[in-house]
Amino acid sequence: MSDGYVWFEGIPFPVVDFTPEHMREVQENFVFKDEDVLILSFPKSGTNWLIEILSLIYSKGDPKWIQSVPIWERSPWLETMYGYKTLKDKEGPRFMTSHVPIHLFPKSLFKSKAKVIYIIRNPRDILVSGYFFWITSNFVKKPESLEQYFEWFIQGKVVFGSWFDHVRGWISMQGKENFLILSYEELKRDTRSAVQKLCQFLGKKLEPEELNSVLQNSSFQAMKENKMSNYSMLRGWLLDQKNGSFMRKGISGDWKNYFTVAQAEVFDKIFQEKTADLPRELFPWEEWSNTSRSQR
Ligand SMILES: Nc1ncnc2c1ncn2[C@@H]1O[C@H](COP(=O)(O)O)[C@@H](OP(=O)(O)O)[C@H]1O
Ligand SMILES: CCc1ccc(OS(=O)(=O)O)cc1
Repeated sequence: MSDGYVWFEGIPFPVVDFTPEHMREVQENFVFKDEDVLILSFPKSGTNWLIEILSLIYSKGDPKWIQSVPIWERSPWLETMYGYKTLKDKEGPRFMTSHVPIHLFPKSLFKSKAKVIYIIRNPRDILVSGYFFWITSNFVKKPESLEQYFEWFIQGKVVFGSWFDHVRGWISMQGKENFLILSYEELKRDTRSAVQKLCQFLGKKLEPEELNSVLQNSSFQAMKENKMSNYSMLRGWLLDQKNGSFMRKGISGDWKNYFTVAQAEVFDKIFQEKTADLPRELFPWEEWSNTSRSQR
């Protein structure tokens, strides 16, 4: 009987559109091409915001594509059966998205020049965002309370496993020419500069009015109102009919409204222990925002 996850190599995956056999097939047989663009993240890091921005950069700010094609078709989720089928034989440059940890990822990526963007976010905000999303979705185990989800998260017993392991794994690619790390927080703080950085990485040049259109059409409000991007089409199937919204708040630091002082302290301790040997610039939110509730 399912315990609310599909398990593959000790990592929990969603129960819809995933099987261990399929995961193995993707890992062993998916072939990356040099012209591919891959978005990687731990779930709830701002993945879909980045997909929207990339869609707009490639259409030079023209919103036609984002307003007519669902976001999951523009950048399919590689590890799902649907995404894999869509991507496998697709001609030309492909966009794709994945949450898979590095050690389970298709090996062909590491021999290709595909452009890879890893979006990282304060895990405290990921935890809160995930809690509110999973309680209104029907494809992963639902937590009964934020307290319970907090425990699952720090133990790595959530979809795609431990945030700490995910980050540690993927940032080992840092320094490679085809690998960019972008934080949700820098995207939020100065979206224009972050989009310019993305354009440079992707080798794309936008005219000023095209850039303005990218910014306007990928704003939180624009995405919330775009039914091709706000996941409202999946209500009644993968998501509850009425409750919850994929486009929830779209802010940094919301965790402060939910963590108790004790939880904030526990999280700080674990964060420091588990990231002590990693470069601090990977975690800009730690400096920018009065990270710890207890220090405020
Ligand atoms: N245009 C945008 N601007 C800011 N945040 C956005 C955004 N689009 C999506 N998000 C936020 O990104 C999170 C979802 O991430 P993902 O796409 O990886 O699942 C949600 O966070 P919150 O739940 O904190 O609001 C969502 O609101
Ligand atoms: C309902 C399908 C869906 C939508 C958004 C998701 O977000 S994330 O990819 O996990 O960040 C996941 C599944």
